[in-house]
Amino acid sequence: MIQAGELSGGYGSGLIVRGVSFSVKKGELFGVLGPNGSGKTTLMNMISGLIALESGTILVKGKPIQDYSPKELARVMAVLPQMTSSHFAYSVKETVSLGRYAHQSGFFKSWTADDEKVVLGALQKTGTLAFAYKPLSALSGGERQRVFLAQALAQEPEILLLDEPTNHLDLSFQKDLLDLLKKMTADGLTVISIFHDLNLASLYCDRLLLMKNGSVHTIGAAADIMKEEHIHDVYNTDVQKQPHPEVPKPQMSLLPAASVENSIEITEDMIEWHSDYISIKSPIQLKVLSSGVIGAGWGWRSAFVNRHVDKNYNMDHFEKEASCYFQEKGFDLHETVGMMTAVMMEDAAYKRIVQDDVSVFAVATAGVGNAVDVSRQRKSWKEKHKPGTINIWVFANGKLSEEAFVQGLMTAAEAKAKALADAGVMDLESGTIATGTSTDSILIASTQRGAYQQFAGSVTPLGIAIGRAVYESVTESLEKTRRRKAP
Ligand SMILES: Nc1ncnc2c1ncn2[C@@H]1O[C@H](COP(=O)(O)OP(=O)(O)OP(=O)(O)O)[C@@H](O)[C@H]1O
Repeated sequence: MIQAGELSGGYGSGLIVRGVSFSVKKGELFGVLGPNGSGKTTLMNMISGLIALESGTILVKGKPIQDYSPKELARVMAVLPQMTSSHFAYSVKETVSLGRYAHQSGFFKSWTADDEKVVLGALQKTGTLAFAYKPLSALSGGERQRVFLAQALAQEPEILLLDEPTNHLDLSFQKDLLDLLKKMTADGLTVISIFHDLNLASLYCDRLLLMKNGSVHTIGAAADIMKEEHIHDVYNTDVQKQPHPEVPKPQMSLLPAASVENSIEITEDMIEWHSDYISIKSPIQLKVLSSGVIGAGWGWRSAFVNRHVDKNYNMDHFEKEASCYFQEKGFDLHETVGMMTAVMMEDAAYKRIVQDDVSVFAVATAGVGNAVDVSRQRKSWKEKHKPGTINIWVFANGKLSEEAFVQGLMTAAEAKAKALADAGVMDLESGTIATGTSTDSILIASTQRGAYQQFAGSVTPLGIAIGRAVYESVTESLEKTRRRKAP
């Protein structure tokens, strides 16, 4: 639909855009990104024919842009207008109607039924129909932005050029506008749009052009552009990449300048003992990966609760019941990881291990009534089990990579399995040594302060500390339960 070859140009004698080449296919949503002053608007002005090219070519539907008359080009390409004081005199509908100019012919231009239909459709699509007869001066910035989009749509273009279309729009209208553009590109509209918001661009655009100093830095799909090194190189800012929680599009988080922070350790002094639960309240929020009944997955949490429940606890609506319980005890569910066990709280055991530049504090409750050898085939997971659960908390004082979190889970699981093997815990169904129970839960929580720990495999300092702290706390909890139950 558009092919740009070696575009160079600018204002007066200075070159702003240098040697930019790209092509945009029909129906693509193509995003242009880059820091302030990198030449995005200048490039768009060249594509729309507003600025003459110093050198290079722009083909619009295969024809050089300079071979189009202004009216011909306006029937193919629309540009989102910028607000000027002259707009204040018009009503919303009049403003949108200006978009029909390129479709009217003859000396005495007449307003047709088709013009009316297209204008009303554009007002409808952009949610501006409700204030069609209001003067533009009486609208908010976001409402005006939508009116200008309606004007561009009334032009019925094949190509739409947008300069930061979500500017001034609130969260819900940003989404509505981009959803609308996405739908229109699916119907064949081609959109080239400047974005400042990397995450929105990544979510919605088919391909992105990242500009630096008037030139192309990278062109490609979001996954090719949204790399920490590219963004750092172009914006000179540290960012961290994460997956979007629901769609496979990368997202970037800004990293605020680090402040000097004292290192903090979670220790046994912080455990609060109650007959029906134990808890730890951290003075800072910890980065956590957990499988708790409450607070599962990744999060920043400051409260950790392990609750004793009766061995006949009805598991049908356990999430709701557990939420009520933790709230009644004064825990904020957004800040809390909650686990449950039939083990008596007095059987909880803990161990602190310091290894090189990292320390780990593990807390475990180990009930093994439904111990399972994970390598054996089971008749049915629904079969009746005696209650039992091994709940493991691992607190690390260090700055852990996500890799270290995941390896830490693995190392902790190995340590748990070894503790069960050494204690001779059996899977009663298979008659073999058990590796865990069917309802075990775990969390790794890190202060994200102190020494950086990239790995937590079994021979790294963090892995050694996790392995030993988990092994010893599980072993001791098993022993405590065994002693208490011994006749
Ligand atoms: N009308 C103009 N006359 C002269 N120089 C200009 C003009 N408009 C922009 N420039 C210069 O061209 C360079 C690129 O500006 P441009 O507006 O294309 O950048 P941009 O990437 O769109 O920036 P922003 O993100 O801030 O909107 C800047 O250094 C700017 O000062």
